[in-house]
Amino acid sequence: MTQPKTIIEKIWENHMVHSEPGKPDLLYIDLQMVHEVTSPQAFEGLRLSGRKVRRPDLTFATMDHNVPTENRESITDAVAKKQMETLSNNCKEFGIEVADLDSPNNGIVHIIGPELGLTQPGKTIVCGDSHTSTHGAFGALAFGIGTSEVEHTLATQTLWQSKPKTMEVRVNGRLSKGVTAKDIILAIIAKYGVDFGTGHVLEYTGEAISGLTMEERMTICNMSIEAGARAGLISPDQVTFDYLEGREKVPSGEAFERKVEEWKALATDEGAQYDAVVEIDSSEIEPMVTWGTNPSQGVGVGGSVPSPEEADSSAGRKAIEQSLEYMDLKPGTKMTDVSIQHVFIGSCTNARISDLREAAKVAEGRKVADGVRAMVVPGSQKVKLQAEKEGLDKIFMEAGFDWRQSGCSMCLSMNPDFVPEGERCASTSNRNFEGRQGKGARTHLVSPAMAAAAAVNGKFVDIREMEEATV
Ligand SMILES: CC(C)[C@@](O)(CC(=O)O)C(=O)O
Ligand code: SF4
Repeated sequence: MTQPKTIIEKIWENHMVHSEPGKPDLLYIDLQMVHEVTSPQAFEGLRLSGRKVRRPDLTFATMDHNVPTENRESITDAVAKKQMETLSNNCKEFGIEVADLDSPNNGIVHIIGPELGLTQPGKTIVCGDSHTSTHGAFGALAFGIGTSEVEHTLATQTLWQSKPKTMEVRVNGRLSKGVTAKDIILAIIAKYGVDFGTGHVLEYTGEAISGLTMEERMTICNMSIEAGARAGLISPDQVTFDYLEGREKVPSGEAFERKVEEWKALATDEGAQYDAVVEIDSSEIEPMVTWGTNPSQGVGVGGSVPSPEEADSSAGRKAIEQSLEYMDLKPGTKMTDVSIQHVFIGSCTNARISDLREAAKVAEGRKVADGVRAMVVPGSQKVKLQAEKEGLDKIFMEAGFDWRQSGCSMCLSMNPDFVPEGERCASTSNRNFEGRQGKGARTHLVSPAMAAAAAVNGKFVDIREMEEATV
């Protein structure tokens, strides 16, 4: 009887090209996703060493960080224009498929991989982007890499990696009304901190996780990096296979059935041991709002801004003081007394069709509050099209939201969408670092429902009291 194994061990072993005691292993990489920000130097490195891309068919590119979310036809920003032209030229020169601005497949890299079915269980997937962990929702081992590793993977389709430890993150029980996948991951990081996953690949398990849709699982895996983890994944199941069936890059018919049998064998074995285990009970999770400048500085919407005195170390006290100063918040302020001037519904964390439906349910028949600028940015052109088919764009526009083209947008200020200095934004993205959404911008990370509720109230509200809140 072979030793029971976790999915992480199974994928690692299936991809081991070379291994020597005391050295990193050489892993085979099944898919590299590429975007315009972290790829120019890698392609330049290939050119200088006279190398080709070893497997262009296992490489897929998109443009997302710099793209404007309106008037895409005329890009005014010279840097953005250059980044995108460079990616187009590199993809042409090296024979790589690219979803450029004219492509119906264009969108944020971690939205289109799953959407196209490029992301599949058991694959090793890399991208020059720390939110590559998103793809782990499908039971893939997906992680962010640096520019030199992007180049190494392009040239050899392999990567040297030191074997990570494994950690089970068990989410017990069932979610209560108004609590979403975004609240689960924000609550886990608030409870265990931004570095509890360091050196580990996380596997999310438990009744609450297996009850989630694929989009909700992607929201959770997306933020594994904000817990310090190398990657985060969920064992594939029927929900996974149903999502993938019929997608453009997924085999069909008998080949699909054979794949499903392969994928079923990947799930973590009964009795497999992890190096570490943490857990959270769903009943302790509330709709979350961050008050600080890292994703762990969050609290239930029924709570208040903490005092530095609540920290159990001087470093902790200092961290809270610094965050409160940047965020201009006073200890003891109720989260429902915090008003906002901007709302951003978007990013690779929460801009899939289910996220937009969740937000539209709250926005329908209501109006964006005076003094609030609210924006909805679909994660891909396909999501935008689907939302328009369902009339979600009309709901948002009638409520006074801006309805935009897809892109990373206000998640980070690398394009025309940013938050002015000193102003607050309820944001469905994954990072609330100082200056992330613009110089002096104050970011509060929330779920799409909470963001829409903040837009129509001009401040955070306890969405559990809204009849639209779903269980
Ligand atoms: C900065 C940008 C390229 C990035 O996508 C990079 C990353 O996630 O590694 C981000 O969201 O911080
Ligand atoms: S949406 Fe934000 S977090 Fe995601 S890849 Fe783009 S910039 Fe990075």
